[in-house]
Amino acid sequence: MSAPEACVWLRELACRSGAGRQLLQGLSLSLWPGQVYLLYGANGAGKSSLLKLLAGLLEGQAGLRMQGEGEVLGLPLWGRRAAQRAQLGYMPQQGGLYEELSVAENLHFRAEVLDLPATSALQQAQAHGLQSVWGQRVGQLSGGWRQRVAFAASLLATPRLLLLDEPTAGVDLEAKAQIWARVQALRAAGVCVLVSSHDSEDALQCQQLLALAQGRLCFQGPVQALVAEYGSLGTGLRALLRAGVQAP
Ligand SMILES: Nc1ncnc2c1ncn2[C@@H]1O[C@H](COP(=O)(O)OP(=O)(O)OP(=O)(O)O)[C@@H](O)[C@H]1O
Repeated sequence: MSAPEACVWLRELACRSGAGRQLLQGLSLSLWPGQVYLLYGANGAGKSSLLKLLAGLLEGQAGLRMQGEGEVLGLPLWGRRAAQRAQLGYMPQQGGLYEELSVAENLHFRAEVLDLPATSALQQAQAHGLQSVWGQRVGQLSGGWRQRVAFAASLLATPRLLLLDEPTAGVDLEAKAQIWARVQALRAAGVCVLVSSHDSEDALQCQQLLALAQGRLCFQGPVQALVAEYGSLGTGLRALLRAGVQAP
């Protein structure tokens, strides 16, 4: 049996804005199948930027300069976006939905872009309990329902790599439990999941932790290692935030 390959590897990755601000710096990491990684860090630490980079969306943004190398699902980091649409699920922080379109139209449009049969949109909506908002305009939905729709949309194509930017922010406890149940089922099926969150309850759902401070990795390892080092998860997570504030 051959050894499993990393879903993602990055070496000395850096991203700088035209004004000289380092969004990401010196990032070297590997992400493996069948693992859920919490991406943690203070506001502005670079979490969304890293998720966008892995989704192939930072490249080509005006004014940003990239350095370093890596692979995502076996393809070189740069120039791979269209080739990976069906294998890579991405839920942006703002949901990435068209506000003026209905839930049905959003999911149908996404299915079309992914070359999926038209029936997959309704199936996905049913699997995520979205029937009651199916015909509603996304712009009229509550924040939590938007999150639910965006989460369902990120899973339309059964990805091998799932990138979730604060998927549980603003959702009620029931929806949060459903999101985590779905993520755990995907993990058991071998999907690699990278999920950003500020919530220590979410951290308990993850095996691995990647913490960013001012664009740099300041902790990389099992969540349980942080617990062991600081005595409790909450204390450990707060210590990581303080490390971020003190970083040069
Ligand atoms: N396209 C861009 N050009 C210049 N600076 C940017 C760009 N995108 C993000 N930034 C800056 O990069 C830094 C990191 O932002 P990012 O959104 O990645 O942080 P975050 O960790 O996701 O924060 P939060 O927890 O508040 O969502 C911020 O200071 C932000 O203003």
